Amino acid sequence: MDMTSRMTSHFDDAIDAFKTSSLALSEPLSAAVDVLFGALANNNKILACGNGGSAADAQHFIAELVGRFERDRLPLAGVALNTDTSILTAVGNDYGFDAIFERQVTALGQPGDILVAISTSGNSPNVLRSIEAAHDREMTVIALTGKDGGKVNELLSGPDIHLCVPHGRTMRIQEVHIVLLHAMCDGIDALLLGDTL
Ligand SMILES: O=C(CO)[C@@H](O)[C@H](O)[C@H](O)[C@H](O)COP(=O)(O)O
Ligand SMILES: [Zn+2]
Repeated sequence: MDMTSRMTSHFDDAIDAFKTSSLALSEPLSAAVDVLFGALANNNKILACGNGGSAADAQHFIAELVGRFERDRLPLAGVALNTDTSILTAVGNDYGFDAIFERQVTALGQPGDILVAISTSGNSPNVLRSIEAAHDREMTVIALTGKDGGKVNELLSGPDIHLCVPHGRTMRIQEVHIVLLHAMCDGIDALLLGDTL
């Protein structure tokens, strides 16, 4: 395959991933917007975490809540748990890397808060432990995963929402995840400000 064809195949594969995700996830994504909006309207907050590209996604999402998305509005309460290098190095060094998110959820989480847990494999131990800590804090979890959802499947229950991208490649899953996160920002703004753009 020549390089141009290889590049074109990325667009083609991404289009397929978006189409299958649209069919599988539009309904649970709408439910996720309701859960997020309900928490924020009740003065609860959103915590988000992930590793690598998903860490970037978590902080991107929280920046759009605390700052703004497309329209001016009041700041919304959220914290990305993968951004504070002092916490990450201290907790990682003293308690282990698998505890870096769990410890912060335990410190910050209150009943009614939401954890947005992002893992393309659904198997990262630090993300799995953050979900367990969220449940201990009576928080609802919105999990963004891919592939077969991994071990996240075994942890979610009750009002939790699982947005599992039906694709096998990490990069494609991440590309859909950012659409899911932007769509959530748009949905929250539509409920807050009306549905005009
Ligand atoms: O962005 C990428 C690959 O596209 C990587 O940085 C990737 O996020 C890292 O390998 C993560 O550690 C993968 O973790 P996870 O998505 O399986 O939880
Ligand atoms: Zn990536």
